Amino acid sequence: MQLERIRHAGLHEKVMSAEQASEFIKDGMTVGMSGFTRAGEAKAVPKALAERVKEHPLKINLMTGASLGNDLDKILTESGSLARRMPFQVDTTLRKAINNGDVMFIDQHLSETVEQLRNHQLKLPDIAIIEAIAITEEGHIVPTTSVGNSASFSIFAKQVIVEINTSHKPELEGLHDIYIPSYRPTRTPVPLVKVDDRIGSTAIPIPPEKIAAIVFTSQNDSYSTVGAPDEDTAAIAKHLVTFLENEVAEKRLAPNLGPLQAGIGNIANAVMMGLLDSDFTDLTMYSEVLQDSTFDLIDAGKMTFASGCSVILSERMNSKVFDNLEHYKDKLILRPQEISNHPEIVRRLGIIAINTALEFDIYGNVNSTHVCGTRMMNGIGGSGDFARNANMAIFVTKSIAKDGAISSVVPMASHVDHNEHDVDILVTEQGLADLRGLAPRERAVQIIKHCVHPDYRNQMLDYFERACARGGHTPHLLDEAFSWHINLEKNGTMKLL
Ligand SMILES: CC(=O)SCCNC(=O)CCNC(=O)[C@H](O)C(C)(C)COP(=O)(O)OP(=O)(O)OC[C@H]1O[C@@H](n2cnc3c(N)ncnc32)[C@H](O)[C@@H]1OP(=O)(O)O
Repeated sequence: MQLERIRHAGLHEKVMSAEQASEFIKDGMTVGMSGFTRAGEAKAVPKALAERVKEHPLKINLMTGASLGNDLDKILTESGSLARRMPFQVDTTLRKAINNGDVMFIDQHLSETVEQLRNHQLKLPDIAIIEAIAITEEGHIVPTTSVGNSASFSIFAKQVIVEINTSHKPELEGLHDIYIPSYRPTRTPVPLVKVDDRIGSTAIPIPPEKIAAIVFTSQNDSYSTVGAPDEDTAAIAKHLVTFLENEVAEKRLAPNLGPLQAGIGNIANAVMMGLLDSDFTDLTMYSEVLQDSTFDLIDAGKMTFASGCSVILSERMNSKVFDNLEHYKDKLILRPQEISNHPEIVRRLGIIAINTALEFDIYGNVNSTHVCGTRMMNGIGGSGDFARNANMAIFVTKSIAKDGAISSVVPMASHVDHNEHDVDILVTEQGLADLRGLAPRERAVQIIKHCVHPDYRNQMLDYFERACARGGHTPHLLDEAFSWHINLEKNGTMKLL
């Protein structure tokens, strides 16, 4: 029954246990593994590896698409086997190891990893471990709930371990669209002009002799942990929907807005949920992660098509979608992350990019990654791929965090992932600042008026007025610019007054 999933009969002899397959991984190797936002990661072999290193310590450099589910980053960190990790993670244990300097983390635009591999700016993976639904007659790999970097990892690696996961239904086959850009300097444009264009193959084309091992597993993807919208995230969504309605009324946006991208996490998901209460129809997504909100919008008849590179769902939505795949399959495509996040396509399609900030400053510089400028949260992910090239780059956040001890709007961002030149619109539950066409001093007025929490507004006005008196195109008090962060570290609050 299981062997039916390996349609290339010559590969049947490669079936082995996860423990045996893990023996292919040697000390110092670079491992390219499937998995993007806790979807479609290889599960059995990395767990077997973590067990093995208890007896036989080794270190690997681990590359994935993005974050891993099933606590794999935690398990691998605790086993001591991670020397380097890239390009994204969301795990508390790994985060601690990164911030202690125990694991070297390369926080990278998600579209760039395989481009750097292709140009040999990064060391090519020695081995790829890829979760699959099946192996085709030609020996090609059919991915599962994410494509991520799996295609290029398989192409670049010397050997490939395939984990066939029988918990994923065979009907998933056909959902994927694998397109690999050619080499420079003879590269041609990516031939994608509509969100639903299919430009590649449905499986990852590799020579079957590269497949060193095939392992069967039946472990599910982790469920998404996003919470339901709360009062603040609902307010953020409302401000944004009102703004977008006005953009349509002013004919700056088409009635269906154009393709949407939304980031990970509670806030981005809640904002997309807010579109359920709008009058928009025929919405489309050209995004990386497809969360519950995508399928709620499809079910409500508001969204006609969604292109992404992974699907991560709550328990409720997971069974609804995967038990009724025939209802969704013609409305979905999963692509490699360099195509879902490709700057050329983001610019061509005119994407509205909605991502979440940890903090932003009065001029619109956004910090998505570093708490107090030093401690890594998750990583920049794909937010920069989209923000820089989008038709409209929108960043959302709650105006305060940690019961008000932190203002998410600060005088000067303590780390900058998206600089003021890439940021068009900022939204908190307090309101929306439209920064387009404004000079820094004008931007600050809009941000202070519309985005800062009332508890911090006077403190911010005081800073801004004194900075303006000192002068400059982008006025600052350099001796005070990080005083809010310093006060937080010393006294547990950003409140100075
Ligand atoms: C794979 C991908 O790339 S998807 C594409 C986009 N990717 C990105 O944008 C990557 C960067 N973004 C992120 O990592 C997330 O969106 C975040 C961390 C910025 C926000 O995550 P969300 O889940 O939406 O927001 P939420 O309000 O729940 O905040 C998460 C945590 O950050 C904390 N936080 C928020 N603002 C701050 C701040 N200024 N300082 C310190 N902590 C903060 C919150 O209190 C919360 O902490 P908790 O987990 O202890 O409760």
